[in-house]
Amino acid sequence: MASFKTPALKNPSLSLSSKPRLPSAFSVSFRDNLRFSRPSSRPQRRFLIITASAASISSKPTVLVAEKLGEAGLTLLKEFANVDCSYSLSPEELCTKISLCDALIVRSGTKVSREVFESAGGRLKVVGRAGVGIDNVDLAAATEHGCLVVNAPTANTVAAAEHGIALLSAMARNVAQADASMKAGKWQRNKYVGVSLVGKTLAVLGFGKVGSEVARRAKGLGMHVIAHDPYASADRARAIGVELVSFEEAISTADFISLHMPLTAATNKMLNDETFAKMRKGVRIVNVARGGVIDEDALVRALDAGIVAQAALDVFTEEPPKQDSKLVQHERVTVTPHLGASTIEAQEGVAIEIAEAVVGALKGELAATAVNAPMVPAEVLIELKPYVELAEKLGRLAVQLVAGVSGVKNVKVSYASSRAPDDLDTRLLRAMITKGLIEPISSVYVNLVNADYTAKQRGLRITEERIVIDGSPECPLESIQVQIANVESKFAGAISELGEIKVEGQVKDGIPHLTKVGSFQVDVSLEGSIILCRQVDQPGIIGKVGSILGQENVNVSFMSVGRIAPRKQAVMAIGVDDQPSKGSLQRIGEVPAIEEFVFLKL
Ligand SMILES: NC(=O)c1ccc[n+]([C@@H]2O[C@H](COP(=O)([O-])OP(=O)(O)OC[C@H]3O[C@@H](n4cnc5c(N)ncnc54)[C@H](O)[C@@H]3O)[C@@H](O)[C@H]2O)c1
Ligand SMILES: O=C(O)[C@H](O)COP(=O)(O)O
Repeated sequence: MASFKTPALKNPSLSLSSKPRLPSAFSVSFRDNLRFSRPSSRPQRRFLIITASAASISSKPTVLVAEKLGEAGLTLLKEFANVDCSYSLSPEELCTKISLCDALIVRSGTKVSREVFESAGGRLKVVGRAGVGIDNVDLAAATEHGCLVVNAPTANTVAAAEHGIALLSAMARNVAQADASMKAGKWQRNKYVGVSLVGKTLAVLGFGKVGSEVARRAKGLGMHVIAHDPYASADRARAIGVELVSFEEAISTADFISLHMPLTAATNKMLNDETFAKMRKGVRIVNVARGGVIDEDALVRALDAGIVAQAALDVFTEEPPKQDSKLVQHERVTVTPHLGASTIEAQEGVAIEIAEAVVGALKGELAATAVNAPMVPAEVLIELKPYVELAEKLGRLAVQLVAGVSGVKNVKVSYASSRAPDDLDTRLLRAMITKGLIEPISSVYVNLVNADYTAKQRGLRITEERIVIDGSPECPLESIQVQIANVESKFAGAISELGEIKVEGQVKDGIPHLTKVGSFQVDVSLEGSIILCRQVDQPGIIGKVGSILGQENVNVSFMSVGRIAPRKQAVMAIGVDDQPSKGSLQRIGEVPAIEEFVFLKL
């Protein structure tokens, strides 16, 4: 029978009386029938050897490192776990191995798909993404399988920004093309005349960690830097001399565009035929974010049409891209194989950041960089479940009502409840409102673990207020109200008497409902999506809007009109199961009495 050394006792000075301080979940079971490698006369210097049958109670967790990780991180991991470094596994091999692992560490090259979680048989406790983007991890599946996902969001920021600047400069001066030409035996000085950066306008799209570092560096190169990020703070931009502008202004005035937003449903193919057509002829584009934010076929068309003079790309929709990819092969495109985070320094930093996060998570500690898995006692979760859903949806609705580039900074949440303040734990609700406010606009995944940290990092201040009402304490909450101060709204009807965006909701028969928008009472269940219309109250409007939606087979789940007084201003809330086409929304907007409308995704 094979025997295993428990590495926790690798230090020969350890004796049975000096047990290693392992966390309880992984502590060694010291049993009488264990065999030792040295005679029992010298117990103080014994190595512990356990038999294969006892190996099932082995103390150390197993961490599978599926992509190359810096040595410093591996060292940290090895102090705590058995580490299996198996690079370049096929998806099938990964699925086979995973059932023997407690943690998995990957970079962007490994798809951690639903099949991986299904194959884990419940053993996998944490997935560590050694980097920022977690678009290669199926988070929904991770959460469903109770697996925590953590990332390393800060250690590669500078490396990515430096690579962005390297691509910007190399592209402007044709470095890669000229290098290839010389290596082919040519000397083409006239062909590779470049363009200067100084005095040119650079539009940074996505003014987060990497985007702001790129902006800072581009200012140092004498560029005029503008940025578009619907959720960035204008103060932070001003502090480094960058003006926040609208998307349209950014793309139409820039000589250079550098992309730094996460890949989300909203940013997918954000640069496409329509947006290329609005750009200055001869614009140059750098992408070190994610390939998917550009429609790559449209970029080839824009290059061929001369709209885009050059592009420099580190990331691709499919990685690696096909060898005959028109984009990669294009003469005026400079490419690198996703090297943004690949500096010695960044990889060491990322390795330490992720190793600490994974070890902490295996110890059961709350991880600041956790991206999923709320940790709440089951009984609290059951009671609060519908309110949790309500909280997240109110956050989502409120943030989608914000217009402009000023950024959401101050959010006030009011809970109306008949319970004593200390008898209602609002941490989970606050976390879910934060999740609703941040997730639609960011690559950050918010849960109970990281909500406050994430809000703080983004300069988002959430204050809570308890309104004690009469009623049965059986019901934890009567209503939740979310107010966003100091912002403009894309739907004036959502602005309260105090000038803040206001939405309020209740749980009715277990289902979250939107019950107030601005000063208007409505009642629409928060399922599917919602169209809000502000109109002059008069007969026939409900019918007109209903028939526009009906003609397109869009199912209306709820419709409710709240008005100040008959024939005065009213807000109509329409719950729809399906997304109406742009054309239908336009037709709704054209109904004469309708003054404004907005479509909100839940
Ligand atoms: N090439 C690489 O190796 C490499 C290295 C690091 C990061 N990245 C990628 O760069 C991107 C940015 O990383 P980060 O660390 O700066 O993330 P971050 O979360 O700090 O910043 C992203 C910013 O994008 C903004 N944003 C969201 N939606 C937007 C929209 N529709 N338009 C404009 N801005 C929008 C967010 O508000 C946020 O400020 C991510 O996609 C990340 O995966 C790539
Ligand atoms: O999102 C990231 O952190 C970067 O894209 C880096 O990815 P990598 O770890 O595969 O280099």
